Amino acid sequence: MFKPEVRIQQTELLSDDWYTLHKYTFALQQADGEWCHQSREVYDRGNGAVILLYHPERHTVVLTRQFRLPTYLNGNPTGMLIEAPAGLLDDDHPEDCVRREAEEETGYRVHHVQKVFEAYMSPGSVTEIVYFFVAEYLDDHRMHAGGGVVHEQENIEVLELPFAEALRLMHAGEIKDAKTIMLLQYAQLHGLVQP
Ligand SMILES: Nc1nc2c(ncn2[C@@H]2O[C@H](COP(=O)(O)OP(=O)(O)O[C@H]3O[C@H](CO)[C@@H](O)[C@H](O)[C@@H]3O)[C@@H](O)[C@H]2O)c(=O)[nH]1
Ligand SMILES: [Mg+2]
Repeated sequence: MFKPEVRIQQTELLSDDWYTLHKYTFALQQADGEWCHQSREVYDRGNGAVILLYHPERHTVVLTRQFRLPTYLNGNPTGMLIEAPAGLLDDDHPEDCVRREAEEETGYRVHHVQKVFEAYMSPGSVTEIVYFFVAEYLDDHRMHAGGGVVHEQENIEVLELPFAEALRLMHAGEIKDAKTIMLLQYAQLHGLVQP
């Protein structure tokens, strides 16, 4: 398979207010040996991790609901989005991150977590890789009500739904978050939970 030669020629910082947005100017060698010059803006907010919590006997899943401004600005009238618990790694190992986020956001302390895949979620402009996990949850794994970190104004609602209802919401377009759809489809494909 062709492996292009890349030469980064210039890196310009456009914003570093929260995470970083850079503009890269670079040369890319084509398969015919010719060089083509391009520039691309790249947003780097680190990597993330997400987890689907499923109940092996009750056939339910635990999801979150929270306000997401970018969706409000692009076609989501309430801005509220249903998502599997997730967060940014903040230099943590993906598995440590996903345990922390699951507990902060839903109150469930998970025991065995299984990594299922990893994926670039928006490869044309965002560097982020998201690590995907699944884990069983049981009622006595619940430490508190969840809701996220108060000083970060997370204000997260916790939803425990029958798996069949989560699939229905996905097909109806009411679950519209890519990482969540990927995990629900993984669970269905591998028979983790009965719909
Ligand atoms: N002040 C400020 N806070 C921000 C900004 N951007 C994010 N935050 C805050 O930073 C915290 C990040 O929370 P996490 O739980 O670590 O991340 P997440 O936003 O849930 O990210 C997850 O979902 C994303 C969207 O699907 C994924 O991109 C990401 O990888 C991860 O899975 C949240 O409190 C969020 O409001 C910003 O520009 N300014
Ligand atoms: Mg989060």
